[in-house]
Amino acid sequence: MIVALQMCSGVCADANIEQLNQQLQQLPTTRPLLVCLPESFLVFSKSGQQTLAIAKQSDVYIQQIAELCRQYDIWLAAGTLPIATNNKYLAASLLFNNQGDVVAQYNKMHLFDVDVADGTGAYRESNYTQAGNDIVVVDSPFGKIGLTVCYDLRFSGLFSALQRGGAEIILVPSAFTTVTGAAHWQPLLTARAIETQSYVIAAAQAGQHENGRATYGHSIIISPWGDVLSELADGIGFIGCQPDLNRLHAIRRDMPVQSHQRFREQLL
Ligand SMILES: O=C(O)CNC(=O)[C@H](CS)NC(=O)CCC(=O)C(=O)O
Repeated sequence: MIVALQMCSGVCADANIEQLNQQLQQLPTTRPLLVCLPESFLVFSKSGQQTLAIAKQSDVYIQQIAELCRQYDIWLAAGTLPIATNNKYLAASLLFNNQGDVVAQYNKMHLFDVDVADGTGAYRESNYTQAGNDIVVVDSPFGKIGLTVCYDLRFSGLFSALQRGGAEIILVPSAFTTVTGAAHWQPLLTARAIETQSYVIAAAQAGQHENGRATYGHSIIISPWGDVLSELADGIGFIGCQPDLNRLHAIRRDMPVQSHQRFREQLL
């Protein structure tokens, strides 16, 4: 089973870990279980400087998260947490197994340097975040998992590359703005699921945060046919699904869009 947690992370990493611990206690006892967390679940801070301070201690938090994986016997897609690199940080999505080992790391490739009329002003993620360069697909007991983060959702070439790389389940941990979320979130996620004929699991930040931002929520799980399997509009909580990979491969067999593809994006 796969679940996505909807969170409302604050500025304090220790408090966010405690919120995570509380939420894990509410989950089904089904195993194996993959728990997907939103972008910036560890720290959703007021400034790049605050996030950088946490990024410099990321090892400490990674150990705590690994311990939660062992304690609850879960795999965990740790949305993003910041990992220091020179004087910036990577927005890293780490996949932990139920032994607490990090089995994959994807670093957010597309950075949100965008003006949004949401009262927050201009977003300039690249001022403090170092963009990643590598796509990541990793095998797991749940299927082959492709990793993306939030604004990556707008770049179909990445999703197409993940699908060609074997992905069956694509994760989109997010902290969408309320304005862009209302306009674009569900249509883009649905399109990516249909185009790649993959499960799309999007765990989201939701609500009014300590850092002054508001996020869209609406965590959602979409099937390779484009059906919404589960959704949570507001508040803290979780959604879940039991992926049916036989159905996924039947969809790909009956409508072989990948082998019909004539335009192949070149990444980089
Ligand atoms: O900065 C942090 O602490 C957490 N990171 C975020 O909130 C990121 C970068 S500012 N947000 C997005 O990518 C929103 C994308 C979006 O809303 C869209 O594509 O419309």
